[in-house]
Amino acid sequence: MLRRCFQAALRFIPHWPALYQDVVSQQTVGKSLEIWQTAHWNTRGLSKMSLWPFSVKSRDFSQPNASWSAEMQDVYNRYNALCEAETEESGKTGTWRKLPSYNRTLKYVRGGVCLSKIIQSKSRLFTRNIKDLGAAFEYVVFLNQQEKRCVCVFQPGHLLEGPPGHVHGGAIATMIDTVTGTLAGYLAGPVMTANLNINYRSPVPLGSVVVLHSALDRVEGKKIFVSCRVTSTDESKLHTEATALFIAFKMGYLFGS
Ligand SMILES: CCCCCCCCCCCCCC(=O)SCCNC(=O)CCNC(=O)[C@H](O)C(C)(C)COP(=O)(O)OP(=O)(O)OC[C@H]1O[C@@H](n2cnc3c(N)ncnc32)[C@H](O)[C@@H]1OP(=O)(O)O
Repeated sequence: MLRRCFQAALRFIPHWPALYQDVVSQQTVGKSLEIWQTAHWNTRGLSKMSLWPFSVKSRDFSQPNASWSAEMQDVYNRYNALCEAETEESGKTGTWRKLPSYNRTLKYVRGGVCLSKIIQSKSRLFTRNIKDLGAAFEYVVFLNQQEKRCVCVFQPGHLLEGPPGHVHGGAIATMIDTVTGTLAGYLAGPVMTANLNINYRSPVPLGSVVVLHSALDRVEGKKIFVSCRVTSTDESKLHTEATALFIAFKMGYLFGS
């Protein structure tokens, strides 16, 4: 009886996003911290908290959806084909990888300095917390770990308006932070943005598709320097240029241990 209960409980243990598998394996996580990745989404993409404390279903937000324009789908297909071609040829994961993207990050269920239950249950990753498909940050990131770079295909939706008909500079900065931070995170484990310098060269039309090209510049101890260019999909137009500094940290830094 006890064994059956235990086996049933095991089935509910959540799978962690690949990033956090990487991160957790690289970090010494304090004994007092238990980390659960919990993404409580039903199949229609509506947020729905479960009473069960473990994860039920994780929705990968970087899958194509009905809001994607033909251009978004085309660029996605181009990079996705790189991942698949390499996987097929070598029979193992290639240099290009499509990164999954969930709407929650970490949940500390006990020990250390706990977030309040309300914050724990309601917190969502900024770029993935708008329910309407295509309304805001529609994006997918591809990583080339060998070349230490990644690209992000981004289709900004109507909620991101700044100047009439164009994307808000803060929304562009958010995406640059996300993409450069993701690259730094995959290369170095948990990181915080210490500095972000942005030059806006030409406005990004709402609903268009742009590509963020991010590359590692250098690493100096805990400091990870990354640059980023935002261009049109054919790279003929430069919209934005940025450099970012990330500092690697241990998880305890955020939770007081
Ligand atoms: C984890 C991956 C997440 C992925 C999730 C899914 C995707 C989402 C991705 C989203 C990603 C979004 C991510 C976000 O949004 S992160 C949220 C926004 N960022 C913050 O809130 C960070 C707030 N700041 C801090 O917490 C600290 O200041 C940090 C941790 C950054 C540094 O700590 P600390 O201040 O104690 O530093 P240190 O003493 O260890 O110094 C170390 C070295 O660094 C140099 N230095 C420090 N600051 C600066 C500076 N401003 N310019 C130039 N240099 C600087 C310093 O001189 C020293 O150099 P050296 O003397 O060794 O040469």
